[in-house]
Amino acid sequence: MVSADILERLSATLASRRDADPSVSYVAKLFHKGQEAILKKVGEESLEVVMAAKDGDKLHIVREVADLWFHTLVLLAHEGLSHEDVLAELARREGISGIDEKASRKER
Ligand SMILES: N=c1c2ncn([C@@H]3O[C@H](COP(=O)(O)OP(=O)(O)OP(=O)(O)O)[C@@H](O)[C@H]3O)c2ncn1[C@@H]1O[C@H](COP(=O)(O)O)[C@@H](O)[C@H]1O
Repeated sequence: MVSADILERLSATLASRRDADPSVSYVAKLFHKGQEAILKKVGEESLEVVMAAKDGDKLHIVREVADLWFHTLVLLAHEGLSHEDVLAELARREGISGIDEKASRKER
């Protein structure tokens, strides 16, 4: 299994691109273009995820979701946020389910 450390490393790379040369770095170019350009990519990649899912090719779905995750990470970095803020929000939501997760895990 691939470690979730990739999110840490990618976040560090994204942060390092703030002052990088836009002519040699895709991320630096997006940061340089600004929020509108980043949002446009997030919108495009979302649509590509939908089309891949309809298509049903699993590898295609994974690749398009990776593109979407990547561009949302760029958006978070641009807004001064990171994957950790999202993970904290998901953790906060644990336990809002009507199903008793501990009991259902014991049953399995
Ligand atoms: N994970 C990614 C990643 N995923 C997708 N992309 C780029 O996202 C772009 C958008 O893909 P599209 O399919 O929309 O292709 P496109 O039409 O050429 O895109 P546009 O130029 O029109 O936006 C492509 O150029 C991909 O190369 C990525 N670019 C970079 N990363 C990571 O970011 C790091 C830093 O990248 P640089 O900033 O380029 O050094 C890399 O080491 C990677 O870890």
